[in-house]
Amino acid sequence: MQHIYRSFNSKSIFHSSNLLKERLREIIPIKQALLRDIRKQYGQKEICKVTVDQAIGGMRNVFGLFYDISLLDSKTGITFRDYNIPEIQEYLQKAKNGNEPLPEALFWLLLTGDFPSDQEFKFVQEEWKRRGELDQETVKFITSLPKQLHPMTMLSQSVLYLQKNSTFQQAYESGKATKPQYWEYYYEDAMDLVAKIPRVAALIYRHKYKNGNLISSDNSLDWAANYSHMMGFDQFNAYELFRMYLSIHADHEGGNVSAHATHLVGSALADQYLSYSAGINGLAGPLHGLANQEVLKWLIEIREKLGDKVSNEKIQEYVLNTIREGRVVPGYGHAVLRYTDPRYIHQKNFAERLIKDDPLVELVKQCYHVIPPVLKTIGKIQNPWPNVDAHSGVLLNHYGLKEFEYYTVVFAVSRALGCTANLVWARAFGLPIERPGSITMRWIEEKFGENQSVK
Ligand SMILES: CC(=O)SCCNC(=O)CCNC(=O)[C@H](O)C(C)(C)COP(=O)(O)OP(=O)(O)OC[C@H]1O[C@@H](n2cnc3c(N)ncnc32)[C@H](O)[C@@H]1OP(=O)(O)O
Ligand SMILES: O=C([O-])CC(=O)C(=O)O
Repeated sequence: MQHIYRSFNSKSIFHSSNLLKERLREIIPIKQALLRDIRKQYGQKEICKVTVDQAIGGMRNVFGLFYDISLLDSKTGITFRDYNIPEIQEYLQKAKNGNEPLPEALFWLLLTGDFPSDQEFKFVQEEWKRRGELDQETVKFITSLPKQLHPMTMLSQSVLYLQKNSTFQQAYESGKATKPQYWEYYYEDAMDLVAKIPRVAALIYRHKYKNGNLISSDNSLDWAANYSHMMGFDQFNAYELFRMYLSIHADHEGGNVSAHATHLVGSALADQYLSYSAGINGLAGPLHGLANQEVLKWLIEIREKLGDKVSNEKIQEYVLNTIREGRVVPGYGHAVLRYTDPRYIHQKNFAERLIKDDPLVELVKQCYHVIPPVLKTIGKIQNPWPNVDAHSGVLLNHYGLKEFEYYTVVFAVSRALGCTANLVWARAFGLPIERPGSITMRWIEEKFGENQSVK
């Protein structure tokens, strides 16, 4: 049975102009039937019990979401359609002389469960180039945004502005869209949104930090390298960083705040733009994606306060002080993971391979040895190990992206891949509006107290 989940490798050669949509047309009825079977066979099985503590405590370990494109294991980390990060690095297409997976290939994998052939990979790449340009009104909208806004606020607003292009919204409003076709509109919107998002993000960067000195796209480059180019970073290794970063941050199963927010909003049949914008807003929280800007800020603060050759003891003291001040140590801990995040390890390997003598990279390495033992002494912290955000900022900083307020935008560009791919499947599966129940203190007391009146 395993092969059904991992791969649909019986490829036919399509001469259609839309290889990916054709592939989905092939797979969707098979997966729909599989889901029907699963519901028939296992629909009444219990997954887990929910305690009062879990309902109040952010639903940790409550398995109440169905999300088919990626899965998180607390020990081994993320798998995209059952493939872990070393596997996607090995099997997905890479740039010439490059080592990192290309996001175009990852998107195909997320949507179909297959590794793309070179022809399929090329199809996605060409489609994104074809769909990637922004119209003049959109450019004007973005370059007129007040510069004092946080770049994540600018990104969310820009995505909402792009909603004018939603094929789903237009078809639904005009009464043309029928339920079996919903996924096709979501697919079209996903392809448009993902194609355009690096241009939107690069415009925000150049508008906010570079006096509106915009750089046009270079369509000879792949999607990630072109984003790096439009930001103004044109070294090959900066391209490799963007390829790697945009692949490994793409998805983290369904329960994280950005994926869940997108999925939830989409369940009301809000289109891809409205839904992903909600995901961006969640990602902008400091306990989620904003932690990558917070990490760099915190590391720079350490160097400013303690100098550049800081001892392990001083770092330990700094960590304890951060906690005493009621702050979190950014980049450490996780709601699900209980070991070092494999995305951290992947970035660490990248740095060891390509970066020499960068004091901030060295400090991250030193923190990896020093911080977990200190966090273990706090007692209440479930996971003392670093997460993805502990490493990403110093890499972006190394290749010239110094404006750490912007870092979460790069994360959001990557997360567009997972959030939009999932919504295509949510519509293909015909998933209903999400509406869990909620309870009050009085409800709990009445149900479990001596006078049990709630049944
Ligand atoms: C891409 C990502 O989103 S990865 C996560 C990025 N976020 C960060 O790096 C911020 C720092 N880390 C944290 O705040 C947390 O570890 C989270 C939000 C990631 C996970 O939160 P939880 O699942 O609630 O963690 P956990 O169950 O271990 O929390 C127990 C207690 O330890 C605290 N704690 C957890 N991690 C840390 C940390 N890094 N520094 C200080 N305190 C921490 C929590 O705040 C909580 O305290 P409280 O009981 O007084 O409220
Ligand atoms: O899984 C989570 O809760 C947070 C996270 O690491 C991510 O979304 O990438």
